[in-house]
Amino acid sequence: MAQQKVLVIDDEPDIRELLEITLLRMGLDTATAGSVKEALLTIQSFQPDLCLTDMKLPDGTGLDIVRYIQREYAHIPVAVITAFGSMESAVEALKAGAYDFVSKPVDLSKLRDLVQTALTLSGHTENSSGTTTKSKSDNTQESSIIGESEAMQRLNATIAKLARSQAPVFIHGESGSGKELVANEIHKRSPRAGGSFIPVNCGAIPENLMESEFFGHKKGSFTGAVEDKKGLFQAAHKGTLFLDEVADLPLGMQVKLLRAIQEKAIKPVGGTEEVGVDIRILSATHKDLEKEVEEGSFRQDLYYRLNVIKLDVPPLHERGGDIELLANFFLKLIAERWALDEIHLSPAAMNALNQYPFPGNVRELENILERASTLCEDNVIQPEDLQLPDVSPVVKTAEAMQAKISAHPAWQPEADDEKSQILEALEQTRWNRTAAAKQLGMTFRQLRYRIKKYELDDAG
Ligand SMILES: Nc1ncnc2c1ncn2[C@@H]1O[C@H](COP(=O)(O)OP(=O)(O)OP(=O)(O)O)[C@@H](O)[C@H]1O
Repeated sequence: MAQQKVLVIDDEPDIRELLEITLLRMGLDTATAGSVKEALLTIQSFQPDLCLTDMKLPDGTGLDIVRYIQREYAHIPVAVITAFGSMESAVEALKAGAYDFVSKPVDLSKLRDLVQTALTLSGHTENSSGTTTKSKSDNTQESSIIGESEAMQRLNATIAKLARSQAPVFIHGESGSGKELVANEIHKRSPRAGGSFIPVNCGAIPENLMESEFFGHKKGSFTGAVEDKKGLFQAAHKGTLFLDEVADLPLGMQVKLLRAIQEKAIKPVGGTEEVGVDIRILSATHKDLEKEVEEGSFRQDLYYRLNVIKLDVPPLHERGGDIELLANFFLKLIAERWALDEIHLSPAAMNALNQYPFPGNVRELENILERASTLCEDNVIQPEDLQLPDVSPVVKTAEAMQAKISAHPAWQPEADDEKSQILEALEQTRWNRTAAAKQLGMTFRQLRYRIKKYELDDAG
């Protein structure tokens, strides 16, 4: 396999030399340029696999290079080197399509991480022994996101593009619309696919444990810290950290998170040393984060940092024919899960689903079908098996609709029923609460609350 090529663009000869030496030691071929003009010519002749550019150049900026590459050579990742503390220009470069950034003074180990990850975009990296390894990411793989509507085709195309960048993505969409699935898909298609995807429900971690959960702790740093423990940031090293329900982060934690993101380093509770972490951050909430910023419950600087690229996941009722595709997909899954014969929807039931607005989105569709599968006869679901709440056109907002649906008897089992359903789900999943919550169609937090409420803790 040919040596991979990196073009270094900087007008300071010392920095050019330092970067060149670092890259040569990694077994890479390099070329350098000292201006925008020289860079554009060298890109054509050298055909690099990666560009590293300073932001300030004598005849323009690094952004000119990013934009040129986006236009002419979109397959080449370009990373920018920004002045110390200049987050604005880093964010601007990411928005323009830069792959990632490093700030000055350049931390060489962070730079090596960046280069390694970026080069996997070209499908292979050269390791220290000179052999090549195939990238674990695969941008041509089938998407696990079901949907052929225009809105979903657009979403899938955007995901493929975003997977190639390191930019933080803020995913916005109604509850149950598939935000976590989208985040996971970005990870799976990215050069980080070989690392872990770590989803975190920010609303479910008790405030006093949050710092230790995120950053880990040292033995003896507080009562109960009987040994060193790594946090979620370290678990996501070389992978992706997905901050779900990010609006639920307390303000104190927001400051610490911002710092960790900017420094690409964390300090475990009770520790003295900073530990570098190489992670990509994706975040999501169904809340209006801009409103939270206006109201002062979410820090503007963190919002700005997380929301470099915003991705909207459309609500299910805007996805045309996808309801049928999804329904058939879930019915197959349900039959497999419960070892049942194939289950079908009668035309009238399909019609009823197509008319229904799905305020709880895809998760609600899955729940409705699970329930209907237990109620139906001869493996054919009829409209009455769906038990669709009567949602009048007057109830327009998702929240009002959700309130109405929550009041529907099918969504409000008697306490005893609920308790036994929960117990059953817990037993079926061998007390895996995450899986049980999923099966029950509730959040982990809701399940934990109910386990407490019904004093089921001791039953497992
Ligand atoms: N397009 C889709 N194709 C297949 N499955 C989907 C799709 N969208 C959502 N799902 C499934 O629906 C369920 C809910 O999706 P997910 O948890 O990603 O939603 P969410 O928007 O993150 O929800 P919340 O706001 O409650 O965190 C999951 O089981 C997910 O796998």
